Amino acid sequence: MTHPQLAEQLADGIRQLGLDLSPAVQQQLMDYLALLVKWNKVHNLTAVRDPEQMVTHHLLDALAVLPCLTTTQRLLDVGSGGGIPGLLLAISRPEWQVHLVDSNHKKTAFLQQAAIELKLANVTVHTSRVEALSGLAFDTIISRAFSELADFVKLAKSALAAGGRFQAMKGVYPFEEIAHLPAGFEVEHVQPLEVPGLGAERHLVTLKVTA
Ligand SMILES: C[S@@+](CC[C@H](N)C(=O)[O-])C[C@H]1O[C@@H](n2cnc3c(N)ncnc32)[C@H](O)[C@@H]1O
Repeated sequence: MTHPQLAEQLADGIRQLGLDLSPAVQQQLMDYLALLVKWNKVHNLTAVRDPEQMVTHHLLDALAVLPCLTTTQRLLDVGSGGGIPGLLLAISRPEWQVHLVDSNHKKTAFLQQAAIELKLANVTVHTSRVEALSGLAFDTIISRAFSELADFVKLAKSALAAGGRFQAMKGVYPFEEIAHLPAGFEVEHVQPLEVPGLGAERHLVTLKVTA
């Protein structure tokens, strides 16, 4: 696919998701895609190599959660890897403060460079294990492909502001993971998501702390 075809694929997907993203934001999303393709050749940020698949599996997959996010201010993406979903959410919502944490230096070098090249003033990158972050509080903590729900909430709990929510991006409805949640956490909602062109199940699990 050529660059204009990829841009059209992205724009189509954004329309199907019912999102209103300006041409400038859509251009930034395409610039992110170009950076991901370039860095992936050297740093193995994602097993997805085909740019057309990156649009569905990474860009649209991340954008699909936008209408369901509980945050209005401060969001943390745990195990952000190549910036999914955090960088894409930061591009789409410049008014939010988005923090990305990953323990892998190569991944955070990419995230830092992408934030600079895309001129994202609302992004902060942490090279750290999430459980070692201190002195920070977020109203939403999100993750994709990070861990089982139980580990996600246990490891990230200290970074959640009072009244905040965890949101975990999952494939099929995660019955077993929900059954294994530790005491003190509760599922508030499980939202099925339709990602244009993906042809696979997606769910966004929202959890809260009860004790
Ligand atoms: C499978 S990747 C997922 C990346 C991205 N969220 C995605 O969906 O493409 C998981 C990431 O979590 C990071 N990670 C693993 N344990 C971590 C921890 N305790 N704290 C922060 N990051 C961690 C890894 O370095 C890796 O980049």
